Amino acid sequence: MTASFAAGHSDPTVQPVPASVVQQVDAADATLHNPKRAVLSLGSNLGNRLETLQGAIDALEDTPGVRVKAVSPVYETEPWGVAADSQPSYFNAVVVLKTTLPPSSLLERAHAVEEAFNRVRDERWGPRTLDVDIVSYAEVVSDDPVLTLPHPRAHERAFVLVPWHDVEPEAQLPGRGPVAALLDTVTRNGVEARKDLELRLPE
Ligand SMILES: Nc1ncnc2c1ncn2[C@@H]1O[C@H](COP(=O)(O)OP(=O)(O)OP(=O)(O)O)[C@@H](O)[C@H]1O
Ligand SMILES: Nc1nc2c(c(=O)[nH]1)N=C(CO)CN2
Repeated sequence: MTASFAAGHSDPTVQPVPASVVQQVDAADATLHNPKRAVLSLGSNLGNRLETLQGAIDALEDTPGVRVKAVSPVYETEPWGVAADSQPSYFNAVVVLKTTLPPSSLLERAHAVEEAFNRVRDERWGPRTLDVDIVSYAEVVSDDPVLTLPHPRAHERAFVLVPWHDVEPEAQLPGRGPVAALLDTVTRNGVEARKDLELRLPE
């Protein structure tokens, strides 16, 4: 877009577009032409876990500006961060997206998808029908508590690293290094492949 309001423009109802607005519109256009790669972690330990994960993948694909490029195998995992046997086991998976949404809009959409599956937020790391975390967004590194990138605990979670490595063996976690190397620093105990189950890449 270019500002084309030369002096002497014949239509007095047309106002010049401020340069700052032109810049914002140009930036939005550039994003649209330059989709970013984002990695999301999906988890569920209440209700029909597989159906919920598939529903979340389909809802993400239905989002304007989001394309699901890869879906990992399903893992059944012991709840991380809470007392043993205090919660049902999780199903976890990782999806790789291409998106023209900025990180803040992707987080909003992730929350909307969680809510669509009746996610209730009461206790930290409490059981949930659906958890959608943004593991990484392009190379962005940010310590903003509203959206920390990469996810501040992704590097220590086998339930994220194992499925991510399955779909992107060469993946790097920005600021932390190769996922393959991070996998050597965590235990895979309690992270079991459910080879009998499958999540579909949306058509
Ligand atoms: N990378 C991120 N992905 C998702 N949420 C994030 C991220 N960084 C910060 N947040 C913030 O964390 C808040 C709490 O998120 P949520 O309830 O999903 O946490 P949790 O899943 O219980 O725990 P954890 O953050 O350890 O996965 C969200 O409201 C969100 O603003
Ligand atoms: N196994 C497992 N444990 C968790 C998970 C999860 O998705 N899987 N999510 C949590 C909060 O994000 C806390 N603990």
